[in-house]
This record gives sequence, structure tokens and C-alpha cells, in this order.
Amino acid sequence: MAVTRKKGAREVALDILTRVEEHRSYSNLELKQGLAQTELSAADVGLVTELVYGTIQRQYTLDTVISRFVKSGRKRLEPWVHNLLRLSLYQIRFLDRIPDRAAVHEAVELAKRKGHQGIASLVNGVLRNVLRQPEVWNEPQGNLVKRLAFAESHPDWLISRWLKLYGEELTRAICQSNNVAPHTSVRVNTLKTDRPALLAELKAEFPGAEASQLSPDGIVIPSGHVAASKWFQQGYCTIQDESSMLVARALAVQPGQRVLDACAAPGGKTSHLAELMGNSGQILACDVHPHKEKLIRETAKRLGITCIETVVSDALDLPDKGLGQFDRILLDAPCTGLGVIRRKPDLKWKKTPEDIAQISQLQARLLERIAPMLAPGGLLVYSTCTIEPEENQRVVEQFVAHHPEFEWDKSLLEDLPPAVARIASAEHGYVQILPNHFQSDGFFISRLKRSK
Ligand SMILES: C[S@@+](CC[C@H](N)C(=O)[O-])C[C@H]1O[C@@H](n2cnc3c(N)ncnc32)[C@H](O)[C@@H]1O
Repeated sequence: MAVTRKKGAREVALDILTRVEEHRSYSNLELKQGLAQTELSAADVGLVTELVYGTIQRQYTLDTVISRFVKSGRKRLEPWVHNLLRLSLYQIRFLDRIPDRAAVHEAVELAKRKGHQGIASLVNGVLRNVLRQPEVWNEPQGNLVKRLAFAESHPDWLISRWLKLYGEELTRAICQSNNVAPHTSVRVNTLKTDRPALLAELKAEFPGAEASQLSPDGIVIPSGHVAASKWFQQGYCTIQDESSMLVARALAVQPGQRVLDACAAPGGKTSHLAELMGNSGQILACDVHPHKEKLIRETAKRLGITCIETVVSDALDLPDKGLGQFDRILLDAPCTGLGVIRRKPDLKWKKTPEDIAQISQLQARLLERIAPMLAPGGLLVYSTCTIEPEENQRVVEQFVAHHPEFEWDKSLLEDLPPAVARIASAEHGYVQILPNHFQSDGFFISRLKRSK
């Protein structure tokens, strides 16, 4: 009878990293699938997650070092060997709790099992050579873009771009925040409970839980698996980033209103709107992807929300559907996601400058088509989870310039916490939250008012 060998945490992480590279897929999806096929302990699941995200996050730095020690050239390595070197060097350089000799030993054993003695010798040689020369990790001299790209492991084009937009100090701070693992936060479902009551209950299972300083609806949970808890499953809370929790509040909804959420899936902000409206009025939640509609419905059901209707449609087609006008519109537009790199580190390697140019055209078209559905006197929030001006203030500036009946609504500041209002644009009232401001997702939030 064949005996199936159980894979250890490093082998599971290696297989996930190799699949991400070979299939050009997203690490969160591969991680979910890869972990589902194992029976690892909770601690090992944590280690695999850290190894996968950490290795992808630090890829530039790791590859620069690998290139110096692989004589035949890094690019000629088989993907799994390349990823084994990355994974092992990540542990050596960035994980203090794993002794160097354990990282090398595990790597060599894995190389023997998956390959042959020749590969094991190469892996052993590279890792030991790096250990003998710790100065290879020092920030290099010279060109600022290259220095920052190596030290903070971000692509050259993004560093150059941010240097122009934000300057050296802020660029470094943004990159450093992008390299810190995000904490979990939940939004209290105010239809079922309130923040003090839920916080008191959560503290029993998650002792580090505390009220969010950023969002009045948030609770920060530094460690623990909230999605498996009874509070999540029974609909007392929703997992959501603290910046993201500001968006629905920015729309200043009132009970009984008619609201359009034009790009709604998976429904994080739609359900927040429903909670703020006391589950009254009507929220139309639209998304272009049929498979995502059920995510909105499931969230609404779990939270006990009944005022959301869903529609599968390209939002560009909504004006042709005779839906009438809305008191409030949320356009949480599709974007490059370059504000959420700490959550999705693959983004920094996959996205290109062309993606920014391309998606900003779609964003402008969406705003152009959706805004006329707002009733006079109504409010529209345009938001994204990116920090690129072309996708944010430029889209809105252009729109306002051609539509005198819409204006920036600076009273947005009254609906934002003081710490956030302080960083708002003095001229237009929008906020660009950078990942380093509050160690939360990078988000852009703006509000327009329709006069006639
Ligand atoms: C930033 S996400 C929305 C997140 C959502 N508001 C939330 O808080 O859970 C953007 C969404 O827009 C959808 N989308 C992309 N293009 C669209 C289009 N042309 N019309 C409608 N939805 C679109 C995507 O499927 C994606 O779910």
C-alpha cells in the first residue's frame, strides 16, 4: 500500500509560490486552495501564510541577492528551485524566529526530495554563501530609485512614480507600510448590537481586540480567526478594513432613502449602507460579474438585511434600464488596487503603468454614465482603494469641469473622523488615505453634490 507523505509547512508554501508563478494567479486564491488540501496545525497555517505573502512581498530584494550568487543566471532556474531559494532567503533575512541553519537544512532536504543531489548542492551553496556575506542585504549606494526598490522591495516604475508624487520620505513610508502584514478589523452590525457590547464579548475570545481609532463602527483584532467565530457567523460583524469603513459613512445616508451602489460586490459597503439606514429604504446593488451577485446576497442574509436588491449589469448600462433617480449613489470604482499592496502583495508585480491609464478611462466613463442618475440635491461618493491621482482626483476633476450641476462637496469632512478630516484636500474636501497614515488600506474618498 502506498504511504502518502504529509507535506510540511515549507513544502506547502513552496508549492503555492510555484503555482502562483507558473499560473500567474493570485496568491490569496492559491493559498486558500493550497491550505484546503492539507491538514496543517493552526500554527503551521500561520507559517505558510507568512512565508507565501512575505516571500512575494520581498521578491525584488530576494531576487537581487539570488542573482549575485547563481552563476548560471537566476532566470534559468526551474520555477520551484527559484522559489525554494526565495523562500529560504526570506526566512534567513526576514524571519528572526527561524534559525538560519534550520532554514538551510530544510531547504536542502526539500531540494533532495523534489529534485536531486545536484539541485540540493546548488541550494546549499547559494544559501551558505549568502550567510557568509550578510552585507549583501545592505541598501546599495547610488541611484535613489534602485536603492529604495531594493530596500523596500517594490518595482522601479512604482518607486519612480511615487517619488515624483510623494517625495522620498513619504515613498519610503508607504513602501514600509506595504511590507507590514495587515491586522484584521471588523465592522459592528448595528442592526443587531452596538460596539461596546460586541467589543466586550469579543474580548473574551480575542483578548487583544480594541475599538478602532479610525472608524466609529470598527473593532481591531490583532490576532485570531474571526471568520470562524460565532459573532461573525451569526451576523454580528463583517470583516472589513478600517479605511473601507469610512466610505459608506461618507455618503451620509438617511433611513428610507433610495440608494444606488453601482459597483457593489462583494457587498462590504452595501451592507454597511444598509446598517446605517436601519435596514430601511431601498439599496440597489449592481455588479457586472454574475458569480459575485451571490456574495452580496449571502452577506445580506448573514447580517439580517432585507433592504438590498441586487442586479447583475455593466454599470455603464444602468441609465438605460429605467431605474429612475437616486438620493444617494456610491461609485466604489474598479481600480488598480495599489493602495492595498500590504493585503495583496502580488499587485505590485502584476500591475503596470498602462493599467493605471487604462482603468482611469473606465472610471471616467462610469462616473459620466452613473452621475446623471442622482436626484437634484443628492450626494454621490466616488471612491477607490488606490493612491494614484489619475484614478482618483483627476477623474473627479475632469467630470466636475464638464458638469456645472455637480460640485465637490466639502461638507464631506463633517462625516469623517477628525483624524481623517485633517488630511483632506482644503480645496475640494476629498481624502487620500495613504497606507502609512493609519496603517490601514490606501483609499480615496470624494463626495459630489448635485445642485439641479
Ligand atoms: C472595488 S470593487 C467593489 C467593492 C465593494 N464596493 C465592497 O465594498 O465590497 C469594484 C467592483 O466593481 C465591479 N465592476 C467592475 N467593472 C464594472 C462595471 N463595468 N459595472 C459594474 N461593476 C463593475 C467588480 O466586479 C468589483 O466587484
